[in-house]
Amino acid sequence: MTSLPTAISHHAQHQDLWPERDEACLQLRRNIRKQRRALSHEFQQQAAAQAQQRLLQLLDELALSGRAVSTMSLYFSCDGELDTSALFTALWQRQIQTYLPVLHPFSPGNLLFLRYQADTPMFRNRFGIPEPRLDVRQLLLPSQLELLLTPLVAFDSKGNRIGMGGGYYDRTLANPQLQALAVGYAHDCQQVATLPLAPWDQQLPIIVTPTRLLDNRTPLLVDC
Ligand SMILES: Nc1nc2c(c(=O)[nH]1)N(C=O)[C@@H](CNc1ccc(C(=O)N[C@@H](CCC(=O)O)C(=O)O)cc1)CN2
Ligand SMILES: Nc1ncnc2c1ncn2[C@@H]1O[C@H](COP(=O)(O)OP(=O)(O)OP(=O)(O)O)[C@@H](O)[C@H]1O
Repeated sequence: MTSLPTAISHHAQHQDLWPERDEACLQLRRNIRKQRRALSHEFQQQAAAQAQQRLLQLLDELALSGRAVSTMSLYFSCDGELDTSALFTALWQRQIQTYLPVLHPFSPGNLLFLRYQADTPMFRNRFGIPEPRLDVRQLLLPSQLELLLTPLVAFDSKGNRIGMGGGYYDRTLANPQLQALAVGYAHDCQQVATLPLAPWDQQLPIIVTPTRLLDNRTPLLVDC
């Protein structure tokens, strides 16, 4: 039997691993999305109120340490995601400008961030999620975003995440222009012990749930 050159056999071995990861991801997504969709309206309302309190507390702490947030992006909740609807109003009361992700019209897999106010004209994207109508005057550069509230399907204690599968937030988080503090926002039931991770998956320094704030920020180096 002739053996393959090492480089090729490694490559083949690598490729064989991807379908397994994809399958594990699909099952995990299906399972967790089903669980969060099954949460009652009352549970969702209480969870949203608790998570909101934690997030506002984080914003207070950032302001106290001289890193006040004035521009942040959220998501328009769907599919049983932790509800953000009351959060918009609370942020507007604090003079924080809110933005929403919009599927890029001609760069597949990428997001744009558009200003969202109470009277912003909205329409549903191809996934059925409401987004602000495309209007360049409402566009924000990724470098101007101070906090990126990140939706997710599953997360682990180290801040790893997997999303709905489009790679949209992975690409956003990998953008070297992005300066924003990335904060995951999810139900406690979305936490898992281990995730089928891919090399492009991005970690979140902070994850807020209704009961906890997971903080994996690297400590600032202090002058000795
Ligand atoms: N609220 C919210 N908005 C968001 C996201 C999110 O996770 N949550 N996204 C985060 O990335 C982006 C949208 N990403 C999405 C990716 C896949 C599917 C989805 O439902 N896929 C179908 C199958 C594919 C299809 O219909 O073409 C499915 O899973 O059933 C939805 C949104 C931008 N906006
Ligand atoms: N930084 C990147 N550059 C190019 N392609 C990427 C990048 N990140 C992810 N992708 C591609 O996006 C696809 C979907 O990735 P994945 O299944 O990890 O999405 P996800 O994390 O669940 O979705 P999302 O980030 O939208 O919530 C993959 O096929 C991957 O190749």
